[in-house]
Amino acid sequence: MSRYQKLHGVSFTLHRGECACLLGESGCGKSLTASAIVGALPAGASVAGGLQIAGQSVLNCPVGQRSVSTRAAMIFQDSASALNPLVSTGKQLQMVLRARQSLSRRAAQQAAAALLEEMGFSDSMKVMNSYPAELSGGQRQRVCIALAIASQSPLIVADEPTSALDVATQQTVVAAFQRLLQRPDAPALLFITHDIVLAAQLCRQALVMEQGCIVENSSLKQLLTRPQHPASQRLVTAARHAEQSLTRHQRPLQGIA
Ligand SMILES: Nc1ncnc2c1ncn2[C@@H]1O[C@H](COP(=O)(O)OP(=O)(O)OP(=O)(O)O)[C@@H](O)[C@H]1O
Repeated sequence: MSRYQKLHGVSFTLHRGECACLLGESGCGKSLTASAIVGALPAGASVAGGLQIAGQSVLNCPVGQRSVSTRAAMIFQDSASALNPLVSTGKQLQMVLRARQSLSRRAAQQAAAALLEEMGFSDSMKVMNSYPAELSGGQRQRVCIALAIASQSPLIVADEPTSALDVATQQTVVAAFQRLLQRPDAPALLFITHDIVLAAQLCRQALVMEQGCIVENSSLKQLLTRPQHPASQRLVTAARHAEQSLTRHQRPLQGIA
């Protein structure tokens, strides 16, 4: 990474059970923010200021050196490379569950199946016996959410987790995130996306970035109705245009009875 400052003025608080979306144009610094939070910054990069997870300072602490209670789980756009291709999804889930809780093999298997059912799989045993390549992108992403729950991390950072999926499949993944947020032990969720419509289904809080800086931190409702910053206004206007185009096509096309 160059020695120039890529992020500045990035400040927000997120509590367990809450979801904030991080929006902004391409290259504004969303993924870099995610990397700083989870402790996976590019070599040579560092963060100044304060970064607390579960009340403990983890500033510039790489993920491997963090205590389990301050580790943030990351969910990526590319679910295929996030999972071990050589291990069945059931085994991957059981390994994480047993690393966090002292569970017998049988109890871990039951807990893994229960988590998969919670994520919307009707045939959890079939999914447990499958390898990642045997699942669709949407199914893999729901397995990743189950893994994040199993890790008991207080914070999940999801970086464009739905952008590689078709619109219908996106909804199954959003439903899985909704169920995650309803859990009594729900973590905080930072949802990075370009899609305000999806964000509106999940998040109450909206953070808008521009050129490495959070320029608006408001409720999503306020963002949609009264965006304050020009960057926010551009995002909302673009989303409204897309919405209007869709509505226009609901009418019969001219000249066609
Ligand atoms: N490893 C790196 N080394 C140097 N610069 C980097 C590195 N990673 C990101 N950057 C730079 O930091 C800035 C923010 O990039 P980032 O990937 O965080 O943007 P983004 O908002 O996530 O974009 P997108 O929505 O397209 O994914 C960009 O100028 C990018 O070139």
